[in-house]
Amino acid sequence: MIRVRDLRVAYGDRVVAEVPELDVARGECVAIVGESGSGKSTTLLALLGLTEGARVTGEVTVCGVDVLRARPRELRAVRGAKAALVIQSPQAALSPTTRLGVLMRRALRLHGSTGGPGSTGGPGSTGKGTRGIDAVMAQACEAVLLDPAILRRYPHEISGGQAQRFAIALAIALGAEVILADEPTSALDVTVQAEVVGVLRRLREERGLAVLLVSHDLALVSTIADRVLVMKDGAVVESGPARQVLRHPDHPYTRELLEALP
Ligand SMILES: Nc1ncnc2c1ncn2[C@@H]1O[C@H](COP(=O)(O)OP(=O)(O)OP(=O)(O)O)[C@@H](O)[C@H]1O
Repeated sequence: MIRVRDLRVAYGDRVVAEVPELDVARGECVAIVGESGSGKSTTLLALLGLTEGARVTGEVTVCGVDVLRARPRELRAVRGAKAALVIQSPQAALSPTTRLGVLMRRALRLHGSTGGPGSTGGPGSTGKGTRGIDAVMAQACEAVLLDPAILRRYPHEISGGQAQRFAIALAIALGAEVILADEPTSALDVTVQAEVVGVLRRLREERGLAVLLVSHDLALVSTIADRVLVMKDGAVVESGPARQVLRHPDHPYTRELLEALP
């Protein structure tokens, strides 16, 4: 689902992220950890071609698309529909005067799933018209353990945890195969964090979603990641199976991060 080789992202003369190798298969969760400014988010954004103004070299393939050489049209098909970005506080990105259901319906239409006459039969389309779309939206909510009644609410009427699960539901409705999550639970309290992580874990097991998670929270990472990449000052200092990296870290920086855990 994700294959990265020799990725290098630079702003001017400064290299801010260098990742020799990163693979995420179907149903797998890989986490990138490291302190603030280590290049985690830059790496994630580069996978969607979203590092504006940066010089990006190497090979990046996401859902079969060669991201660094793709045409804008191909890139648009990957962003949002095939690979969904889940960010720290999605509420800020939601239009405050638009109900969640309207927002989801618009996203489905934008990505070619009108469900009605002339439908292009894109992801999420059932070919059953409006009722088909309604069913897709309701199922997506249920997949993230949200009551579909939430679709009638406005963004300010839902909690941070619900907003995060709604962002994931949106990805599911669009038929996403890959979830790129950037600190998805940092703005949430501990119990709600566990809910969101539980949803991600279930989706990757049941639907085979590939999850790339960026987090500074090693405790959280240990509950979901199969493999871990540790970044420091833009470079990968250690990588391997989560168990090994978190229990028997090789690099002093990883040990430091682990010792800083409460
Ligand atoms: N548009 C940009 N122009 C110049 N430098 C940038 C730009 N975006 C990021 N950087 C720099 O790249 C470095 C890595 O930033 P990045 O956001 O990837 O780190 P991070 O590990 O995700 O940290 P955080 O957890 O705080 O988001 C930082 O030093 C940052 O200042």
